[in-house]
Amino acid sequence: MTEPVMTATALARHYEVGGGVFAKAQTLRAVQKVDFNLYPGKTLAVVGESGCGKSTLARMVTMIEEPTSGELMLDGQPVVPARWPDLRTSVQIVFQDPYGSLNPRQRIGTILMEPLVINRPDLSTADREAKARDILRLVGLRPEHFDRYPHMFSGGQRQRIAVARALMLDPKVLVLDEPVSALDVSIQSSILNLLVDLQDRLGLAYMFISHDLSVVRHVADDIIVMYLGRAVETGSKESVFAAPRHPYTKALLSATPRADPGGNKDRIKLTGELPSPMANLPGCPFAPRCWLVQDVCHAQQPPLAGGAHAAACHFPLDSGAQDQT
Ligand SMILES: Nc1ncnc2c1ncn2[C@@H]1O[C@H](COP(=O)(O)OP(=O)(O)OP(=O)(O)O)[C@@H](O)[C@H]1O
Repeated sequence: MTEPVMTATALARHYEVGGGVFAKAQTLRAVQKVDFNLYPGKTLAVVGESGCGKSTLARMVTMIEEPTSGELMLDGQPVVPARWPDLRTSVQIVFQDPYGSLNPRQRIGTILMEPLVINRPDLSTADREAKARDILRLVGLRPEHFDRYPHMFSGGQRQRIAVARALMLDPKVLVLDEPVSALDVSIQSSILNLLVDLQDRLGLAYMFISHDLSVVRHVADDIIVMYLGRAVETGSKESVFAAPRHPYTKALLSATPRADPGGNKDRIKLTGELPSPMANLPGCPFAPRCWLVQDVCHAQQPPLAGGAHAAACHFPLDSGAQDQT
């Protein structure tokens, strides 16, 4: 079995919010004790609604923010702030918005060579330029694009440029934060295909962050479903899509557009309030919206349990609980 390139154990990030002269600060638990492994050549998808903690997780993985607790290891080395300068080049990120992430005043060649200027002063200008041109080709752009400006490209091409920039330092891990959400549906699949192709060629480990399960279906090997900062279901893409164990995952899947006749007739509409991330309820955070809720769900938080396909639920869907959908 291949060793993971990155491992997270009980990773957590809390924020103190709202403190002042008259009010006590409250703790917002943005990410709570999340475990995962990233493997070379494999994609871990992190899915969930807005506010579930996906971007906070990405900021810890890319060494922008320090975890409040827990452990992150990269290639067997602890990812601690003192080591960030050495380790950062191995983990790169591609953001959702290819318009906002490229400097409009810089030519593409300059944008691509910038990470090398900062991190590889040993390389000559000619070497940097050669590398940038190679990577341009690798992401499906042409050599003449080197001298153009970002506004001269389509959204899909700009995202290719953002991917190219992320590859300049030969990373091992790419965090893809909603990489196709801002693109036309017609272009999304070409970028997804590019990412799959690059992964095959370069053996990259991907953390693919998305709220969109139809996109995740194309790219994921494994999935973490997050809800209010917690991992509520983890497993292989096949097992999670075929038989979701957490009611929240089932509801998310039921809302995913499907091409088959009959479409989404079984769609589960979630009712009830999303609890405040500061509420720190004693029970399951999904209990207020769950159609299978029982007394224990309000009283005790269920642990993530079940091995390779785990769910944080007192009555996971395949355990004989009455599923009324
Ligand atoms: N710097 C911060 N200070 C205080 N609270 C924060 C901070 N960053 C994030 N949060 C809170 O942490 C929770 C998780 O936020 P996060 O941005 O990680 O979620 P997300 O799933 O990425 O959502 P989105 O898709 O909308 O970005 C939210 O309740 C958010 O308001």
